[in-house]
Amino acid sequence: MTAAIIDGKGFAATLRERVAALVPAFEATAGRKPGLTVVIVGEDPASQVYVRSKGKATEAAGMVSTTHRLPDTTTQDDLLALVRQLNADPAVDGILVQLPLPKHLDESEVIATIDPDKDVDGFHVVNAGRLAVGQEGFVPCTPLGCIMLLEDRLGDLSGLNAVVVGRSNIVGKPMAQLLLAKSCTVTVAHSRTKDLPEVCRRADILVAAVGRPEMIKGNWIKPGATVIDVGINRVDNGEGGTKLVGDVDFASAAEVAGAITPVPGGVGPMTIAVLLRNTLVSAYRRENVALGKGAI
Ligand SMILES: Nc1nc(=O)c2c([nH]1)NC[C@@H]1CN(c3ccc(C(=O)N[C@@H](CCC(=O)O)C(=O)O)cc3)C=[N+]21
Ligand SMILES: [Mg+2]
Repeated sequence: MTAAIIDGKGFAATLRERVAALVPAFEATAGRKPGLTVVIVGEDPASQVYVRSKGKATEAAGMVSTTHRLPDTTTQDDLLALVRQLNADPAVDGILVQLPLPKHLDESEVIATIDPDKDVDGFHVVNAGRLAVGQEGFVPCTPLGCIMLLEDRLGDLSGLNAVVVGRSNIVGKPMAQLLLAKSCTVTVAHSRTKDLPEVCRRADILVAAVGRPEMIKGNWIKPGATVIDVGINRVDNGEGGTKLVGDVDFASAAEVAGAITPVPGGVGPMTIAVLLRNTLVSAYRRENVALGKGAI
């Protein structure tokens, strides 16, 4: 078998267009555009690139993008004061504090200070709790993007065996909650799981979010399974440069899987598109503008 390639990049472009198409109706009612504010602390080059592409995508969707670039010397109190100021600013619908923060700053306290109703990353414990009990809130962008790709590919997910490899608060745990909400039978595997290949071979849906380059091999995959690779690992390309690879060994997996997301061009672009989607949804909710169920 040769797997179908799931075109996350193309799907994300369509989602961004659908978001953009819903901006004018909001603007006509609310008298302003939806606004996303990103806070970045320090000079990490990869984070800088990512924040710039987020800003461009936000503007391309017709929304207001604001970026606060703070120096490495920023104190916890300075950062919390900025978050509180953004919480109080009615023009700000979404607040994203780029992670990881420099080591001297306390990430969990910063996230806890964000207004949960502006937490478009879905990282606040209130949003994690809402997801766990099935209340409306914000779902982390990467797992929500994965669900969109899965439903586009498979339709109804109910009754399928889903295995999530990785248990991070940002991807693995919310991914498991979302799959459960779609009535999958969910297994969360991790670094201590006994016989991980055997557990993976039970999966109709295999989500790899471990952060280990090319760890999951083709012979760990059930023939015909749908494989979602959340990993983004920069590794040596053997020619003095670097390349991006996922957590799945793409070449061997593509011989067995029914469908698979590539890296790059799979899950990564969905993360940004869902961030715009969450910001739009936040704006509609905060201004009490009606957004039909399933509109986005
Ligand atoms: N508060 C916060 N929220 C985040 O959502 C967040 C964060 N902090 N910190 C960093 C990570 C990383 N992240 C990515 C999003 C898109 C791509 C992406 O679009 N990747 C492309 C290509 C990337 C490339 O070529 O370098 C792809 O996979 O095809 C990658 C990484 C969001 N993050
Ligand atoms: Mg783990």
